[in-house]
Amino acid sequence: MPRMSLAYTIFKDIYQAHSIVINSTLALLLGLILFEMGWLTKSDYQPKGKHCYVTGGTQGLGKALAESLVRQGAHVTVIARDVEKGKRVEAELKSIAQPNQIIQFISADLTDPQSSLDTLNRATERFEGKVPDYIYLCAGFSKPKYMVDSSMKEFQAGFDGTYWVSAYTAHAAVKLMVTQRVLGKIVFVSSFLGYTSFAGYTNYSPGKYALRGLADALRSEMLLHDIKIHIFMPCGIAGPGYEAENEFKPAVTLKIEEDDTQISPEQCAAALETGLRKGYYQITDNIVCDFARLRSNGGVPTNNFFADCFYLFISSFGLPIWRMTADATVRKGRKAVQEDYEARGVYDHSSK
Ligand SMILES: NC(=O)C1=CN([C@@H]2O[C@H](COP(=O)(O)OP(=O)(O)OC[C@H]3O[C@@H](n4cnc5c(N)ncnc54)[C@H](OP(=O)(O)O)[C@@H]3O)[C@@H](O)[C@H]2O)C=CC1
Ligand SMILES: CCCCCCCCCCCCCCCC(=O)[C@@H](N)CO
Repeated sequence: MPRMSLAYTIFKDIYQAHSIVINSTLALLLGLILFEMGWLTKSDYQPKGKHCYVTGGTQGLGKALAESLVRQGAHVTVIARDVEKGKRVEAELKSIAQPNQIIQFISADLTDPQSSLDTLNRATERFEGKVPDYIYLCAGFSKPKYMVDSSMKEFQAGFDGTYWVSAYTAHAAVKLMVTQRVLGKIVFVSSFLGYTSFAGYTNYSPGKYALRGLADALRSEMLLHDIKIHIFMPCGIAGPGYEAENEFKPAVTLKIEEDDTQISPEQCAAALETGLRKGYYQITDNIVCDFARLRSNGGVPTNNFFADCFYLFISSFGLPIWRMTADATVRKGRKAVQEDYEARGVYDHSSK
């Protein structure tokens, strides 16, 4: 008997004896693959006709997102401090909206708890008091600086501008959503620097990490009410915010970031909405952020089980290697920083 047909006979015997087990395993595997590819799950992300509340919606990521939401037929409320810029953006958004869409700008400093609460309540006025369906917390602050060069006030402003700027609004929104029984969504915006960090970000990363802690706890808690929590962890966004922070950015910080390719606010907003459509909890906008996500995520829901297992394997080598190079970059920066501190009289020579 030729070899092939011997193998075939053996396989046939095994298959016939265990067909139920083999068939159901194959069916399960196929189902799992289809599920992972999103073919069996219907997306519940649908901005059309929804009231979307976008903090930091007057520039960068927030503005690009607000534009996309208006184009999809959503009612959009945009929050930021600068009134002039806000009015300008409101007019721009109205110009691309249909007459039936409500577009409004509210000026507020969201690092203040009362102001965060009042602003959310004000936004509901044209919606018969109903809380916005989707809350996007894009407002943020970044002014990279070495800790030694920061005043206590600046240090605190960093945390306020990254954590409280979103946390107060989340608190107010969750209370309204639960009491009004609105099955809404809250989307936090952290950063690659909310997974890992390096020199220059002592006033930024703590707040961005804290947002992840808040989102992790809240995601779990909101399962009670069918309210969906998401967190976006983008890499560099080439907008006005990034340009402004680069003016102050320490040379070492800039050098480490050379490995990152910034994307436009529009591309970044598109990546966020793609993640929301897929129902991902932690949304990233490139593979480097995925590597960081898988090394730091505390077992929260994964995005694509098979791909995630593979990326975790790769990043188990990749991320520690990157960290060694980043540390080497910092060490190389020692001399210049120490000379600068000497020149600026930072060192207290009297203390020997
Ligand atoms: N740019 C980047 O490379 C990256 C940014 N991120 C994060 O993504 C988000 C968007 O970034 P980006 O597009 O650069 O944003 P920008 O810095 O360009 O814009 C920030 C927006 O938030 C508003 N804002 C800031 N502080 C407050 C406040 N206290 N109260 C109310 N509104 C406020 C600003 O308006 P106004 O000043 O008028 O208040 C502006 O509309 C931020 O959370 C940022 O930390 C994450 C990764 C990379
Ligand atoms: C195998 C692993 C390779 C890893 C390569 C990593 C490259 C460094 C990426 C640094 C990106 C920082 C982006 C966030 C910026 C940000 O949040 C601030 N600009 C905020 O304003």
